[in-house]
Amino acid sequence: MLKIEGLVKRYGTRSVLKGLSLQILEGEIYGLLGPNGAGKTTTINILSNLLQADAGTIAINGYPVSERTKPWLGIAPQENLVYRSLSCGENLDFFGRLYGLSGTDRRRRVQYCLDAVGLADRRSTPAERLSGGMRRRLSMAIALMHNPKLIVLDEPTTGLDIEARYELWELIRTLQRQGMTVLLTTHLLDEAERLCDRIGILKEGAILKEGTLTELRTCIAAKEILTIQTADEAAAIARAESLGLPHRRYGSDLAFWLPEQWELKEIIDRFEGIPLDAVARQPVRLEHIYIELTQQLNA
Ligand SMILES: Nc1ncnc2c1ncn2[C@@H]1O[C@H](COP(=O)(O)OP(=O)(O)OP(=O)(O)O)[C@@H](O)[C@H]1O
Repeated sequence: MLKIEGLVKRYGTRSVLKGLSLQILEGEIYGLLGPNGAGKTTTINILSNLLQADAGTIAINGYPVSERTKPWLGIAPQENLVYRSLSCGENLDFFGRLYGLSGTDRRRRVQYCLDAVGLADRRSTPAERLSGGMRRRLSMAIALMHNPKLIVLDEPTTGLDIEARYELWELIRTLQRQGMTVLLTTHLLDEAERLCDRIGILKEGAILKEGTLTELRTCIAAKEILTIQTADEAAAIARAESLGLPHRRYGSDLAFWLPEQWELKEIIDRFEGIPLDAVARQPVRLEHIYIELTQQLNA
């Protein structure tokens, strides 16, 4: 559906994208992850023709980004593109005109898009009176107005509370069920983990790693992560080293990589003599993979 190859972008002498390549398959939700300044928005701006790349190619359905591919792409940018004083219906109608939809098509699409994002009862409400979550949904409705095949969502849930976030995730899944391909950027690792079929981790302008969560898990030689609270961390680390368990810090948590699933009793036996206040096992999460990959590069 979307193929980006060798994308390079410089601002002055500074290279922001350094040969970015990725591929998004039809019908999937693809999450582009990366720290602040990694180049996510720059990539989206090139995709939407707002910026010119210095090198590389982007193709949608095999065609280079151009007027021909414009109808296939809908973009909900980070800064909502809504006109605050216009109602939801008027905003959609306005963007429908920009896309050259006829009066009949516009009326049909306005109703369809309001229904799709759950804003049918807000048709006449000015955008400035919507909650943050509703405004994001209106922004998505705008991106859907011309019935694209691929929708790009730049940080769709940033700044939203958890309820609004759940609603948006459900909306994105519904769009996928209806056949939409989705590219989203996010800083939220749990969002990517729950929502995305495949994930690309961007760092300093290139993809470090790409794949399903299961594929990405193979980057870490651990079956589970063991977190331990103890008054004697040095002793726990020394014991883990003697057992061949790598240790990591996730925030202030002390954690060890388990090569296989250990029962609680096995853990307690192996750490015998060390005062354990709390022990928790958890599956390898995107957070662990992301930290490992991005820190390896810093090393
Ligand atoms: N117009 C510009 N002129 C110069 N530098 C820019 C311009 N736009 C972006 N940059 C720089 O390019 C880098 C990549 O920016 P970009 O917005 O693409 O990153 P991002 O991954 O989307 O970050 P964030 O997660 O914070 O949105 C940043 O260091 C940014 O400061």
